[in-house]
Amino acid sequence: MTSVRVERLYKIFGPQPTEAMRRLDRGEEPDARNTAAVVDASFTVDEGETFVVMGLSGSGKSTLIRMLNGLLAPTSGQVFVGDTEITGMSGRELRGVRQRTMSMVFQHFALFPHRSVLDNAGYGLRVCGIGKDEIASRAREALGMVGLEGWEDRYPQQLSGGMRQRVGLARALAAGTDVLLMDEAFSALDPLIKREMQDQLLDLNAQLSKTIIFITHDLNEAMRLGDRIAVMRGGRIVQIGTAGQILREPADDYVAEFVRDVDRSRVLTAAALADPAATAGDGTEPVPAHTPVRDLFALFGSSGRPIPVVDRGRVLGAVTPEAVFAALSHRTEEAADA
Ligand SMILES: Nc1ncnc2c1ncn2[C@@H]1O[C@H](COP(=O)(O)OP(=O)(O)OP(=O)(O)O)[C@@H](O)[C@H]1O
Repeated sequence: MTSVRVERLYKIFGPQPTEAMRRLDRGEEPDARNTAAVVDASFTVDEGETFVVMGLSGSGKSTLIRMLNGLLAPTSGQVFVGDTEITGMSGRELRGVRQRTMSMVFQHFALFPHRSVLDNAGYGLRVCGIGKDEIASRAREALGMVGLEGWEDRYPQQLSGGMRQRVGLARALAAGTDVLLMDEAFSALDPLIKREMQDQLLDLNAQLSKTIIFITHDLNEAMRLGDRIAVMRGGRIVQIGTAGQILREPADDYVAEFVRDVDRSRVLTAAALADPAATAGDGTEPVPAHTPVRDLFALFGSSGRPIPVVDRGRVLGAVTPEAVFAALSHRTEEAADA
């Protein structure tokens, strides 16, 4: 398993990046010819964690993710994949890291129209010196994981948008890399399909435990998927936290405004409210970590017994009706204060 660590990462586009960085360090804005796309980003994504980078258009998300796999060189700062620093690596070395360790899933699928679904899913393996049969078998297995068994011989134009994105995901899974970078991967999909894909990603990752860095401008998506979320604004990361932390303690007015209209019962998960010290009622069925809080209401029933929460076979704790009530009433109190 592989973690990803970023230290004091900057990317300035323009003719005078060094001068622009000096200005930023002095607390000034760069002059108009230079764009500070990413400013002083530092974080660690743990092994097996889903880390979502969320922000409005132009906040620097794509620039950040492209520096993580070396598609863009930072102006300053370091990126570590596992124990290996990738900043400063040659193009050849970087391609090696991408083949072995990091796969990317794009918004617009990036499928080859004249290749079959099977060929598309196995495409990333062609450059790895693996035999044809093994490529086909790994691609088949990955297509099975995303629910596309039986579609191997079709072509991309015969598939719906959601299915195409499943092929994109299967390609990344077939590559067998520990890290998945997903850039607005579900943003082009209809809301219902998008939700299905989110569910599938959550289910898959409960089994596979990949390290996922997921870019989105959709706060609801960020909160559903992310173990932690980094909120970006104007190139800077203004807050990193769990969905619960960001909802309860937004770092500033900008984040507070952003989260104001979120439907907490949908985005808060059982894991976010699980108390390790709470004991579950005897015989109460556990729920998976990513169960939305609103699905717990019916499960409490009339007994109101705490519900245990499990993640990959491990009990995280239990959710009490009081914890749910407190989390959901927060917004109501705010509304009453306003
Ligand atoms: N190659 C480039 N040259 C100059 N400026 C760039 C370049 N790429 C990005 N920028 C600028 O950097 C800033 C951050 O862009 P970026 O694409 O990373 O944001 P984003 O949050 O991913 O936005 P979106 O969701 O619209 O893709 C923007 O002001 C953008 O105009």
